[in-house]
Amino acid sequence: MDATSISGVLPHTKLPKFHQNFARSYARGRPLTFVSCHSLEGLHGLYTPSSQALAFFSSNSTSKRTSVPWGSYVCCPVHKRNEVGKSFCAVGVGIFGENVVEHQSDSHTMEDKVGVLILNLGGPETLHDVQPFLFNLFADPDIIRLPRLFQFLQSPLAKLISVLRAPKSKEGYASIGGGSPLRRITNEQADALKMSLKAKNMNANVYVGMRYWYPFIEEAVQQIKRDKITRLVVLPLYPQFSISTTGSSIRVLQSIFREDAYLSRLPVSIIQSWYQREGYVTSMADLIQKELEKFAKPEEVMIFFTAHGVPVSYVKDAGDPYKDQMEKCIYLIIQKLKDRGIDNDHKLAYQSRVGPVEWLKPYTDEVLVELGQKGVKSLLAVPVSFVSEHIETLEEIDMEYKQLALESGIENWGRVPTLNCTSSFITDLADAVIEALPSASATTFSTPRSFSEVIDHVPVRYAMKVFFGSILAFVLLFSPRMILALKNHLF
Ligand SMILES: C=CC1=C(C)c2cc3[nH]c(cc4nc(cc5[nH]c(cc1n2)c(C)c5CCC(=O)O)C(CCC(=O)O)=C4C)c(C)c3C=C
Ligand SMILES: [Fe+2]
Repeated sequence: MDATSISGVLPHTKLPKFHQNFARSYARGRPLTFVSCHSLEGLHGLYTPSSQALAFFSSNSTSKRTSVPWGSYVCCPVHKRNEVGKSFCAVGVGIFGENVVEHQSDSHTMEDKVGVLILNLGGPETLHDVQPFLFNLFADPDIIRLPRLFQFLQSPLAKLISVLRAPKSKEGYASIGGGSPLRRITNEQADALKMSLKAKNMNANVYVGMRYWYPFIEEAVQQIKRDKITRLVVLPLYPQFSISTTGSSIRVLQSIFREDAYLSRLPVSIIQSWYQREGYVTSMADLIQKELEKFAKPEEVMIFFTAHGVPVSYVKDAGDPYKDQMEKCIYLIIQKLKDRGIDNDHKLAYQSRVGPVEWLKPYTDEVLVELGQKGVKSLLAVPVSFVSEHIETLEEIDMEYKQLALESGIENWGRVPTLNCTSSFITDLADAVIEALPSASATTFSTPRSFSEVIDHVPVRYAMKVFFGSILAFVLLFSPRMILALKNHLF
């Protein structure tokens, strides 16, 4: 790695809020070292990292000879490298030299087996699966964030909401053939990635781990153990990072790794987000260009990016970088199109909101109505937070939003397909994996708490959460009228 491309160790206080929270969760009572991955944001003009990855250096290594500080957390940019297998984080290795050298000697005695763990959300495969799938989703403290005092309500609340929402969700899944195609498509992407890595001279086992349905992350990790993988790259299939998606899956992964002697010594790197990668941006621009050409007057088409939303509190209170990354992502795609002389109007909106809280705005449905009223006649919808077809593209966009747009005066509707197994995209993911491959010498693991716990450090905010959490719990659990209202209006 080019040493000059690293800007040095930044003081903790200069990290963006999200990384401060993240770091704080690791740092409790332990020395913490941060290497400048966060400086990526500020360094965009100087160098463009191809993706962002985290490497976790172990505190509970079983090696008696280890002398690294406990709980040290190294986060660094991943750089393009030609040589597979070299350290991707020179600064980290520099800091933890003694540890690295000792584990290097251990690992040289073992056969090098590379694993790639693809993370995705998962989806119900039959209508029967819908309610238990929804239960798993709402039982996630990174999806419904309750104050610590009220976490005992997580499970009953998840049960209640999943039962109330299931009928509406089932209708949606029924309309797309009775289940989510996410597992099939993610498996196809995994196979394609394996082939692409092989074409680049890297033999790797590729595993799929889903957060809320089969095959669960836990199952994938067990297989990784059985296969005796010696180096692991974790690749969430979300281009942009959100606490609710990549963050949640990483938390699960880390809690599994923390408890296991073998896994806690496994060198792991996590690709946090990859919306800024040249290959991804180009692939998206290609798909958009191709769909634009299907319109009678391509230059008059509004390019309408629609991303999955998150509650505003994730961004404002918890420092979720999702909105920021989404906006940067759109900017990069639009620049790429402009470079090709495609200068259409564009707009970003957020879809799929759930529940009574405020979500990121503008809302997709409201914008579609406004655009129709303003006289937009041709619109190309671009799903931008997903890389595989699923209920929110096939039902929400293709059915609900299309109908709304046509009713609002938009006459020509088009939709860009998701990337799925597009070869330029898969090749780029393979490059991202190769660039992120951890050194065999790095020992890795992590011990974060959930993001909801992390933000509870601010006493006033915590008190407010307890207060509002009490009201919410009271209303949800004891008010039949409110349950009826939720059922009718929100779910
Ligand atoms: C970037 C992608 C996603 C974000 C961010 C996200 C946040 C988020 N989602 C919910 C609630 C639901 N999500 C559901 C399904 C679902 N969501 C995503 C992606 C993101 N979610 C995917 C890929 C899927 C799977 C779709 C499939 O084909 O099965 C559902 C279930 C479907 C439904 O009933 O509408 C819910 C509910 C929240 C609350 C949230 C952020 C806090
Ligand atoms: Fe979702």
